[in-house]
Amino acid sequence: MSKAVVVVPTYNEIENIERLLRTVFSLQREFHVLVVDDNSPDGTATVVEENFKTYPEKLFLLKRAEKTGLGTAYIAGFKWALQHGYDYIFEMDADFSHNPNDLIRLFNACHKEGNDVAIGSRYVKGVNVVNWPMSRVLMSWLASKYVQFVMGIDIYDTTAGFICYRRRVLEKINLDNIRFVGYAFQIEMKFKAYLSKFKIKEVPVIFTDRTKGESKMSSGIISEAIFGVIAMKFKSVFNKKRFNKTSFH
Ligand SMILES: Nc1nc2c(ncn2[C@@H]2O[C@H](COP(=O)(O)OP(=O)(O)O[C@H]3O[C@H](CO)[C@@H](O)[C@H](O)[C@@H]3O)[C@@H](O)[C@H]2O)c(=O)[nH]1
Repeated sequence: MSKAVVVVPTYNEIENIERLLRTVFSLQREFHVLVVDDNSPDGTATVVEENFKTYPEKLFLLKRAEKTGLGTAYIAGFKWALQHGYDYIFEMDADFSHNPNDLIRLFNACHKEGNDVAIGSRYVKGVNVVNWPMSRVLMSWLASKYVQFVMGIDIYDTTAGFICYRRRVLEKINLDNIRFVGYAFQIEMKFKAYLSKFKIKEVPVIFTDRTKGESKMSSGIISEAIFGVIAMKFKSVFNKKRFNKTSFH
């Protein structure tokens, strides 16, 4: 049976993590979980460790010394997953904004339907966000439109953080070259998968804002995304021109 692991980055998720583990491990299909914790002051990592005995050989923890952003946590998790031979590698938030039951739909979109990347998409059919303030819904939706427009890519939810990757996608993308850490990380991963011509499918999901704990979103993360998108587009156009020139002469 192919091996699948859900990478869950955590920073101060003590109120969510135990219930999340229980939910994922009660699904019909077996998923392993790798929690990547950045030394959460609330003791999230300790709770994970206390659960090792309950979920032997399917619960893992990467402890990092400090909070260096969601993107870097995912990169560390992806490298771990590749080293440990996983065929399918997921991104999922710890706070239930992503419904763990949808893991199976994302998995099927890759495993059964043959896609390389399945994105749990809030915007593929209207706007499927519950409990976010209108300002955040608008910001997120506009951000997706902005990215589609600037990058010229055919993906509705470019900042989505609920994803299934086939192993070969993460092998192909040079993980050491990912430069963004916040929402721009999500955009950069999708852009690189898109440029590499992987088969990408958006699976409609409902994103429900967390009821416990706090979002780590900041103005720095937003401006990284706004300017990062332009930088990524510029770099890709420049690289394409350089490539065309060298292949001509
Ligand atoms: N290890 C680690 N985890 C982090 C860090 N920052 C955030 N996390 C974890 O990453 C997950 C998402 O963080 P939130 O702060 O709850 O994200 P959000 O603002 O709700 O953003 C969500 O939606 C965005 C698009 O609208 C997505 O781009 C983003 O990835 C996420 O899914 C949570 O499990 C949180 O604990 C960090 O620096 N380090």
